[in-house]
Amino acid sequence: MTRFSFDLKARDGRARSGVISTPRGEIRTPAFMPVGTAATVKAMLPESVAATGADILLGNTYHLMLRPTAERIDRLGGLHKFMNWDRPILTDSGGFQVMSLAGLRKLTEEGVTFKSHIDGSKHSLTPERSMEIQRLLGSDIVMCFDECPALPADRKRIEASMQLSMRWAARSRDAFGDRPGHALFGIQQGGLDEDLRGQSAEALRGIGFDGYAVGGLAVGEGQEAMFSVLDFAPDQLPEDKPRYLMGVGKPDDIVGAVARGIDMMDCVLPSRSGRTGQVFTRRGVVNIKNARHADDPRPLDEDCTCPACTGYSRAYLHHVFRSHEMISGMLLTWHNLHYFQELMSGMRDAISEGTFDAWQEGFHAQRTKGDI
Ligand SMILES: CCCSCc1cc(N)cc2c(=O)[nH]c(N)nc12
Ligand SMILES: [Zn+2]
Repeated sequence: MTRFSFDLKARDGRARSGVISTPRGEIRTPAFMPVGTAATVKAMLPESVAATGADILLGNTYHLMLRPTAERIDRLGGLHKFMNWDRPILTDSGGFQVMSLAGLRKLTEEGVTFKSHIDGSKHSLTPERSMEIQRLLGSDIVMCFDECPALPADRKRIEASMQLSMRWAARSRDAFGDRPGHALFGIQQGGLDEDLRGQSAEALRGIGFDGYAVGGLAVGEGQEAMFSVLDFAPDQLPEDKPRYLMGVGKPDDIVGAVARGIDMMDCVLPSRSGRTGQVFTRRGVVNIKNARHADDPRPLDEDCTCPACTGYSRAYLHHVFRSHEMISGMLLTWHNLHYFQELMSGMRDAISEGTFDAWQEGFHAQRTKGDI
């Protein structure tokens, strides 16, 4: 059986490109991971997600434990079979979603108790239960159970939260056990503080993981503050393991993160924006609901090869969006995911050829600040 491994193939400055090998296939890095929260990337068939170039997608412990439950998915053959996706799946550990979605939350050393946002039923999550759920789902890359403090928060709160997350990381590691072919990623915390993040990185190194996530960002701090953390945080993590920045982001966030040494990212933005009519292109953002598109026969992007751009006009996409037709979300989501994967592919090639600086200049030069 293929074990989990990371082959770092090229560097250009701090940017890196490589390949993560798993029993379910390879993941080309830098990689963007579409989010399939409730066992579906919304408005997309799995084969369509694969056609955009995605090597891996994400699932959510929090959502799937509530509905249809991890035990039911396990009885039905696991998440890959359940959602008809046979490539790698990474699952988040649930704590972040509890704090952002659930009601009546109680946080203790043991874990969190909460009421479901779906039906108000009471549940609990601990590092041990999160590992069990992710095992039942059949996740290829499992995330440690952590606590992500809401910003702004004072240093003492961030320090205490980070230290709790490190104790939970050790419990996650113990509960995960030895599962060849499956990976466990640690999650660095520590807010915007270089010293706290250094302490977190050292604690995670001491425990030992197959990959390391930069957590605690993309929680409202803004791009400048996020980049200031990425100016030091990735290099605090082991160089020979994948570095995953959680919850990021807009195209320019992604490019800036790759330039600072990040290998993997995820975000709901391309799929969520596809449903709200916000279209990302190499020249900037198109808000398809704007009346000026009503008679425009051009595609969203003449240079794009996705089904939305090769088969339809802006006028049509404007019409079906305004008419709340389902095809609108399907086509715009497909285009956005295709564009995000084109970005990643362009960066992988540029890093491999040693032309990443020029690629970045071209990326920024093409974009306008306003709607196009
Ligand atoms: C499917 C969603 C994955 S990313 C969710 C997420 C997003 C952001 N921004 C931060 C964190 C974090 O610090 N910890 C954890 N477990 N998850 C986070
Ligand atoms: Zn397109």
